[in-house]
Amino acid sequence: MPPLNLNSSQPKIPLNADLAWRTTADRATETILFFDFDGTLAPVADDPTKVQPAPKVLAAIEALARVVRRVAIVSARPVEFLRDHFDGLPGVDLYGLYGLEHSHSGGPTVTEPAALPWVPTMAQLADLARAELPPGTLVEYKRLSVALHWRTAPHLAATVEEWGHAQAERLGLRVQVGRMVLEVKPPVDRDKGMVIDELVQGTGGAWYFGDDVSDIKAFAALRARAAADPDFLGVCVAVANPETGHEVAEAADLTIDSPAALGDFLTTAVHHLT
Ligand SMILES: O=P(O)(O)OC[C@H]1O[C@H](O[C@H]2O[C@H](CO)[C@@H](O)[C@H](O)[C@H]2O)[C@H](O)[C@@H](O)[C@@H]1O
Repeated sequence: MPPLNLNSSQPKIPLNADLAWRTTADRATETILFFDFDGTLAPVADDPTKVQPAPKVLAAIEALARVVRRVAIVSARPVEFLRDHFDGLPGVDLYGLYGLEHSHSGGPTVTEPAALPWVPTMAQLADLARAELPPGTLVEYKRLSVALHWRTAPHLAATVEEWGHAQAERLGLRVQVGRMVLEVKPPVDRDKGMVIDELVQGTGGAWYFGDDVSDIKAFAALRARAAADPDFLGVCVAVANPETGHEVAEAADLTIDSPAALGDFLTTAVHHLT
């Protein structure tokens, strides 16, 4: 089991992941487990429509959801995409599009009302991106966001980023950088940190697993909760990757090598908690 640094700013105090799971076991019904999706639960692929959770991940999440207070997937993907993988798993809530959408326990998708007027703008932006950006750019339309990918054409990074920033400025939208992607989204105050901040109120602990820069805000929300309540156990776990891995690991207590290794890590957690 790798060493773990809990609830500490730099320099970190090395603790142990086994100890953190044992502590979690004592307060399992007060604990929420949060997971980012791409690059965390699912290995990265060139085609965003072709990704699948890593082996062991779904079985472990299903088992963990039976013993903890909640499991929540907190992703930049739409809820409808997440349903394809997590529907039917009781006790799993889905937060999509950085929290602009959510669904509790398989219930209907609820969209942040302030974002809805931006649907036509985002659809037009996706059409424009397909027309204007060079071949090799992958345009992913997500109803309330447009992701502009260059994973299969890395030489286009600067062109795509410049175009995305210019369109965001022209239309009064916001941008979110990610792993070989620039996302353009509505000017609505909602991010992963805000989702976590709301959900951890009144809980005894939470773990957050993430790989991308947007997940650092979620880590910060756990740190803030822990700072406000010394009894709260907050554990921030990074999943390594060549693009954002260093920055995310710097903000985390513990780094896991890959989504596949996370499957093993969570399987071990099941043994601690059941
Ligand atoms: O919040 P997340 O669940 O981590 O979503 C972040 C982005 O994930 C997807 O893009 C990333 O994964 C793709 C599939 O492996 C990969 O091709 C791409 O390079 C990555 O950036 C998703 O397609 C995006 O919409 C999300 O913003």
